[in-house]
Amino acid sequence: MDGEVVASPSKSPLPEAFLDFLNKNGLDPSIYVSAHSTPRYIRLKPGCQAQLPEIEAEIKCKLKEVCWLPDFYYLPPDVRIASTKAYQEGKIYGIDAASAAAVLALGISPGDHALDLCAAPGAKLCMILDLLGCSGSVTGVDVARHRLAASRTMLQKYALGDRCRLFVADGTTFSLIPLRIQDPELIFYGCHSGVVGFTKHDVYRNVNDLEISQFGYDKVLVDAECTHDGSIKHIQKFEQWGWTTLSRRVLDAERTDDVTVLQLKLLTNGFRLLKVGGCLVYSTCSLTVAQNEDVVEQFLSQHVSAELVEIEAGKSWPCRQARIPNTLRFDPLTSATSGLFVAKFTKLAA
Ligand SMILES: C[S@@+](CC[C@H](N)C(=O)[O-])C[C@H]1O[C@@H](n2cnc3c(N)ncnc32)[C@H](O)[C@@H]1O
Repeated sequence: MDGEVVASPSKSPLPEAFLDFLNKNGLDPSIYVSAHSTPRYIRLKPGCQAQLPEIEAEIKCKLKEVCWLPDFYYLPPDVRIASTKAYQEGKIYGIDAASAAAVLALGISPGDHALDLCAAPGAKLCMILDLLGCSGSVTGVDVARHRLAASRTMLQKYALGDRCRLFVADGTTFSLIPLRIQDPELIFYGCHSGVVGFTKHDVYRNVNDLEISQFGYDKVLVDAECTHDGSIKHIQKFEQWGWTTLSRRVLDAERTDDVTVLQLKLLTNGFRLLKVGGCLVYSTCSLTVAQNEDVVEQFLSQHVSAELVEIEAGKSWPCRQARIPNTLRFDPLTSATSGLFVAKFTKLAA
């Protein structure tokens, strides 16, 4: 199915297999029309505003503020930041505006203890830490060691590691207790992460549901593994790799079925680790109903203590409501961002 390419309004035609995938999932290919002109975004580290003129001089363009996202600026698609002093010194980082919205939906407050269950490579993890400032803690978990190692590098570069610990572990079973098969591997901790001075036994101590309801995480982000079909960056990679790998990596039906099972498990375990009254955000960069609304509905049917809540800040975001009230969808056409689904839950007392 890879061979035949059908003309589409985007700069590079989408292959028939991808159009088929969109069609089967009820997705309109026109949302990708503006993919090539979708701006990139950068976030300026808090306290670095004074450096803005210097950054603009270096990249030779004026940065326009994103009115709905504090500290964010549009970056024209052809501007490269990797060689700038500000980037190398960790004063700016690239993160899509929709990803930032998923982090803002968490409503991070000073002192929060946050869990990022699919943390790597770590753009959202960095933003959570930036918002948290000098209180609380963040625990980042990812099953892919090499990807989590990249997160560690980012934390060090942006000087955000003090309140963070990173575990290579399966997010569907992670619970800060020794796993039966394999311990989660702690690969990084900052000096205020809550780990210094503790023994391994303390760090991996078993916790029961009653304890979790009181002392579990205040905020949990489950930015789940998905087919990435909404991610402009990901889809554009196939233009270089060749569309032939797309079927295997994105469109394979068996893989999609497995991924929805994984997503439900990640959401379920993330929610288990949330304290009563805490908030969990579930997001994916897929736009299929199967990986979003269906997962949310299945999860809600199994958890009476889970309530889907409105994302207050979302009222001013350029996105649209998804099929379920209170859930949001970003896409290139509507939002001038990459594609993202976002749902927010709270945990009610049992
Ligand atoms: C969409 S990416 C996360 C992106 C990340 N939140 C960010 O902002 O950079 C999904 C991640 O889930 C991880 N993953 C897949 N299966 C997992 C599992 N069972 N437990 C934990 N992480 C998993 C992948 O390795 C991948 O890094």
